[in-house]
Amino acid sequence: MSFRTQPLPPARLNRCQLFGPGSRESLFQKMAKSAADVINLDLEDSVAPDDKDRARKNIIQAIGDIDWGDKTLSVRINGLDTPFWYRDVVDLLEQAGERLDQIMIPKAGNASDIYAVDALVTAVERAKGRTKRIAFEVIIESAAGICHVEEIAASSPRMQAISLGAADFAASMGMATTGIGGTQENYYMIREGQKYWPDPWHWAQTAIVAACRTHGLLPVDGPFGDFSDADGFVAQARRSATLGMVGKWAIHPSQVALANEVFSPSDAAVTEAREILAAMEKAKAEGAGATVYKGRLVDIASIKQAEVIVRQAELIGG
Ligand SMILES: C[C@@H](C(=O)SCCNC(=O)CCNC(=O)[C@H](O)C(C)(C)COP(=O)(O)OP(=O)(O)OC[C@H]1O[C@@H](n2cnc3c(N)ncnc32)[C@H](O)[C@@H]1OP(=O)(O)O)[C@H](O)C(=O)O
Ligand SMILES: [Mg+2]
Repeated sequence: MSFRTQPLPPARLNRCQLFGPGSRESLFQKMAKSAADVINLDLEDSVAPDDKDRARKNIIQAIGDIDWGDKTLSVRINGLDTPFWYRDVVDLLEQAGERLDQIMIPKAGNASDIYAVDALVTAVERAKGRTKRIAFEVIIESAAGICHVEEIAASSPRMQAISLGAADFAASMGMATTGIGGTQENYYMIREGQKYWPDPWHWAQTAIVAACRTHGLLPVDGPFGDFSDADGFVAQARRSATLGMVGKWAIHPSQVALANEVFSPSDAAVTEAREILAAMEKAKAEGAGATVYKGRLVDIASIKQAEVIVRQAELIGG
């Protein structure tokens, strides 16, 4: 038990992050009108190398021209192992308007990667007199990234969120799959002739959740590639939510409502959380630290669990 209080994550919704390639500007307006809480305009892997300059220009233009409402507006820059990333940062910070909220840094391997981007962002912000501090979201999608996830979470006051990028993560780990997230056919256990499929992403997700919770960041589940498999998406998202993640990427508009549904507490859950808080208030007034709610123990830890649900409902406006 530490004497330090666990910091709260940023008080904003992050149930769904909708991605779109910066080279497909026809999608931008549709993304802005979607029900996603976060928009990720992409300069990285969904944009071909020959299209990087054009995509950058499209995004800079769209940041100013489109009404993004109250969404968190984020741009995924290219990785630090490419010749593109510094130009992404410089052009975005020099030319895009103040509406830009966040830069997403892919394939981070350690805290020094974030330090490098922070140094460049800080210099351009100062040079241009930008008044809004750009936030960072980092993608953990390599063996090095997961080994150093805690130092990455602590790397900069700009840090707000960390996502798991299942496809690059699988490649970096040498995993025998070409799937992007979800159940993996050959990752099974067998008992009495019956197969069971455990979750190969579980340990990486919990490592990300622990690092994020320690440092007051939002832990986010990344892409689910098979966008025609709604049941698979929902199952993956429910597992992530159960582990403490606050949201999930959508790589197709059909996934937005699914993510919003899973990562919004149900009316029944909110009612129950409020009832637990009320039961504990009554117990406290009677000098007790624990009580019985619907036949089960609730105590001071239950207050914190219930508060997670009530805080989320209040953010949504419930
Ligand atoms: C895996 C790693 C990653 O990097 S994931 C993140 C990067 N990937 C992307 O950004 C891809 C985003 N998605 C798309 O580009 C497209 O959705 C698509 C290529 C997957 C499919 O596009 P398509 O046009 O064929 O889809 P349709 O079903 O025909 O579209 C129906 C309708 O919706 C509109 N649409 C499509 N995509 C989007 C979108 N992203 N946002 C908003 N609207 C969209 C489309 O225009 C159609 O509109 P309509 O014609 O009906 O008006 C990761 O890093 C890792 O390592 O894991
Ligand atoms: Mg990736």
